Amino acid sequence: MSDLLTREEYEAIAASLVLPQNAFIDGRFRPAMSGDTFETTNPATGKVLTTIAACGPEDVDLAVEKAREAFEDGRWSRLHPGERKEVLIRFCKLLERNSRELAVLESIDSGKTIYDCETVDVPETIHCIKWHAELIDKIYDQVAPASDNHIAMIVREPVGVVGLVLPWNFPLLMLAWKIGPSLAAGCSLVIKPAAETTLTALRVAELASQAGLPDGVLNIVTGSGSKVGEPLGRHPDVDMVSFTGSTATGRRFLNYSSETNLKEVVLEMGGKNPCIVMDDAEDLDVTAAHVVNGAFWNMGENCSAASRLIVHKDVKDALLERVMAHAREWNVGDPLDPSIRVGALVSKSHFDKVSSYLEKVDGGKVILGGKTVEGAFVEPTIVDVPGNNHLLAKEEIFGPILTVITVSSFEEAIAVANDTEYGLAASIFTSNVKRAIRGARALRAGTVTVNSFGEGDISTPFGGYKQSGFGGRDNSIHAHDQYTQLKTIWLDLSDPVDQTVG
Ligand SMILES: NC(=O)C1=CN([C@@H]2O[C@H](COP(=O)(O)OP(=O)(O)OC[C@H]3O[C@@H](n4cnc5c(N)ncnc54)[C@H](OP(=O)(O)O)[C@@H]3O)[C@@H](O)[C@H]2O)C=CC1
Ligand SMILES: CCCCCC/C=C/C(=O)O
Repeated sequence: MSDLLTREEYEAIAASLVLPQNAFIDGRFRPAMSGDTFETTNPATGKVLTTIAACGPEDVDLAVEKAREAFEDGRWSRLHPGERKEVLIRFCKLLERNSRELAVLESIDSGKTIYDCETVDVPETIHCIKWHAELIDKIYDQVAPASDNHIAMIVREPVGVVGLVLPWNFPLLMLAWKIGPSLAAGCSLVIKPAAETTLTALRVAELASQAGLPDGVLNIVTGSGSKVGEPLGRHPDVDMVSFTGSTATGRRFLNYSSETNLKEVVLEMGGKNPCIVMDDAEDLDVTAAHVVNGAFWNMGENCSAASRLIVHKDVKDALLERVMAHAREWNVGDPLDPSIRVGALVSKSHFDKVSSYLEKVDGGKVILGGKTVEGAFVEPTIVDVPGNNHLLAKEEIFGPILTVITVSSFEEAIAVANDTEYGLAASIFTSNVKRAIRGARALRAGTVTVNSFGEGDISTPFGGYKQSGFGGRDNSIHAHDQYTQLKTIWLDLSDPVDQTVG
């Protein structure tokens, strides 16, 4: 990563950007067939950035048709693995060359801090696509131990035309988590970015095309969930959908599939992730720094945010003192100022949703923050609640609000942690190795971190238990399972004479 610039320099870049406005289908930008558009705003300033094509079912049909053509003629799906890899590596080089522009675009479109865009979102996006590109010519098929007279080959084939439906909280990174493995597998894609955060996906599509990705392989249909997301989910010629977003919308994708062509559906959804701090936690100051990072990073707009702090009564006061000290360092303000750690919430409507929870503290006590700033920002807020049944401990707020629940034993901590419909991530802080392992085993979550809060790595699978998701995992070699299907090919080796005899 190159050095950070000043706020004024970032503002100058933002002012110079040429913003994409149209859907990207079959290798070129196109307006919606209806001619409709919608406005996209910078959530930090409330100013309109540009208008974008508001596509509808007819645009989805065209994108799927072009994706199908590309898939069937093999221009990507049957390209030599080495050539596919070369195109994706070239694509990564172009992303690198344009990384600063992408970081600024991501920040003004989503309210994320430029600091995070420069240090996490953009570099991790490139790293993810490169990682999957490198994998393309390193995955082998298998031969089954079937019989002496046969060879039974188990081969992986790309699923076909896939729909990728994206959330607004990590627009670039979630795009990368899905296009990395699906392009590597040889699929053709129809992507629906979240309406609030469409700009970087369009720019990425343009760069992929410049890198040599054949037309029709990566299509972006811009617009709303009802006019684009639903037709994509219901489309009879889409083979699978990979979705990241809310549990309510994920549930809809299952219905779309069951009511149409039974397309495969992979869901990565919400979380209300517990962070347990036991009375024997090793270093309360380091623990507190992890708690704060887990709760407030990305404004808490993170499905794996550590939003429930479950703390043993004997260390509660000492821990909270340190948590508050660290949280005070997370300053709120202009996302283009590189010293800022907490930017704007993604939209006015999401700001309204998050700030409404500040009015629902009943019975709980706000021990830090609790205020909104300029109708777009929410201060890092900590609320001590009487128990896990409190509304703030139950619902996914998706904002910088941490709830604190007090427990008296390890068993109680695990029970409270698991008392949720979600199961995406969890963490436990203890110096007792047996407790750590017993806890990690007992916590019903797709990722458990011990003595740290971490999002994992491109090399480790990411996904949920319970209502946080199912059907597959993002990241790691397991992500390829989403976008490939297994075929068994039998080859009979027996002599024709033997065959007639037997
Ligand atoms: N797990 C995660 O990472 C995320 C969780 N969330 C949770 O969801 C809450 C609501 O956020 P929201 O933006 O509404 O999330 P959604 O789940 O509604 O949005 C995710 C994606 O699904 C699309 N979509 C929305 N409605 C439909 C539909 N009926 N059919 C097909 N596609 C649809 C959205 O389009 P469009 O944007 O155009 O509406 C977007 O591209 C958040 O407050 C948070 O709690 C939100 C984002 C990410
Ligand atoms: C560098 C890793 C960032 C991981 C963010 C994971 C969030 C996923 C989601 O909210 O869907």
